Amino acid sequence: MGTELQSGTNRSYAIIGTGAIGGFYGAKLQQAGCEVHFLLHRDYELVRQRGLRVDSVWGNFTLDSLNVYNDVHQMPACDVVIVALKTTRNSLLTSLLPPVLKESGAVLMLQNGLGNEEAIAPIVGKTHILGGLCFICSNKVAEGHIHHLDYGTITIGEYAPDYQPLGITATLRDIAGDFEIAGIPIQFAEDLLLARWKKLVWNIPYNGLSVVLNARTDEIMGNEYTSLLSEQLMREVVAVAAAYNREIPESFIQKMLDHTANMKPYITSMKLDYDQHRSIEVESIVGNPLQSAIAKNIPVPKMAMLYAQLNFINTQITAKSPLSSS
Ligand SMILES: NC(=O)C1=CN([C@@H]2O[C@H](COP(=O)(O)OP(=O)(O)OC[C@H]3O[C@@H](n4cnc5c(N)ncnc54)[C@H](OP(=O)(O)O)[C@@H]3O)[C@@H](O)[C@H]2O)C=CC1
Ligand SMILES: CC(C)(CO)C(=O)C(=O)O
Repeated sequence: MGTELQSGTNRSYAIIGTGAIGGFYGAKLQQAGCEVHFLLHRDYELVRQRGLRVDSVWGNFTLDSLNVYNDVHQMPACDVVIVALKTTRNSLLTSLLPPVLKESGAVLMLQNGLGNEEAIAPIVGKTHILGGLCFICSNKVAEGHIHHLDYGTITIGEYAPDYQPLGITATLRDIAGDFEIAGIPIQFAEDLLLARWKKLVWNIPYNGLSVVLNARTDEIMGNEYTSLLSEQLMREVVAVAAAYNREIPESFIQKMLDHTANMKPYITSMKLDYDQHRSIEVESIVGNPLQSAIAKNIPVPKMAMLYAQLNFINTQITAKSPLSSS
């Protein structure tokens, strides 16, 4: 592992991907007094002039004065780099990460799916790599405007090669401390891979089916066939996780089904991308788990069919709107 992270509470943060997740958590960190540097994309000019607006169930606020950039080479190297791009953009990280990351720094991947940490390991060398699972409903509703609708907890774990569990490390505690000062609830994952598989128990059925069925979560759960399909997909995910020695109890499936049946009607982040003709996170959320199943000869017919359908849809989005993945 790399050298120790900057001590104390004066760590600097770079946000790569100032959208629903990066914009919200980055703004909360800045509001709490952390030094934060935001990489913007299409709304760089607007945010530079008017600031970043956050409408949140935790309280609305606008950051009028913030460090914004549209080029990583203008950004200072930071102690912690938060990656909150859609995973469809992760190929950009080869060029985006090195300029903004201190040698003794850490990268926190706030993204859904599987394999995101492993993919950046060759880029960041011995730097600490952390994964974060966001349990939040947040949308970027307009340029420079984030709407945080519900929840907000992040589960964080540290990555080691082959996803060996590392327990709760000093780096995790340091970064969690900053988030907690910012009012962001943090849970520790002693085993990042287990945490990722548990999140996929929800994301594979609901993100995937929301696009294929063109439906909200309440609509999926309100139909006996599609609620059963969700459960069957969850069972497949649990079976693949078990093949990697990650045990997810049977009770977890029922908990996720009950939770979803009882939650407010929700449009998943994949469905929002689909509705806006942006490429969808099919590889990280369904493709990589499917490859994991194939590697261990675990039969996952429902997941394979879901992947084929999403891959088809994604290919069509990209063909009709070539800028969807720029
Ligand atoms: N939103 C949610 O509630 C949840 C999201 N997640 C996960 O979090 C991750 C991030 O999702 P989310 O925040 O919703 O996504 P968003 O699309 O809201 O944010 C992604 C941001 O990345 C920016 N971006 C795109 N390309 C570039 C580039 N070349 N350089 C710099 N910035 C760029 C986009 O800017 P622009 O718009 O200008 O292109 C956008 O602001 C995903 O993996 C998602 O699955 C997990 C749980 C919940
Ligand atoms: C589970 C959820 C809703 C975040 O809490 C999500 O990951 C998503 O919409 O992609």
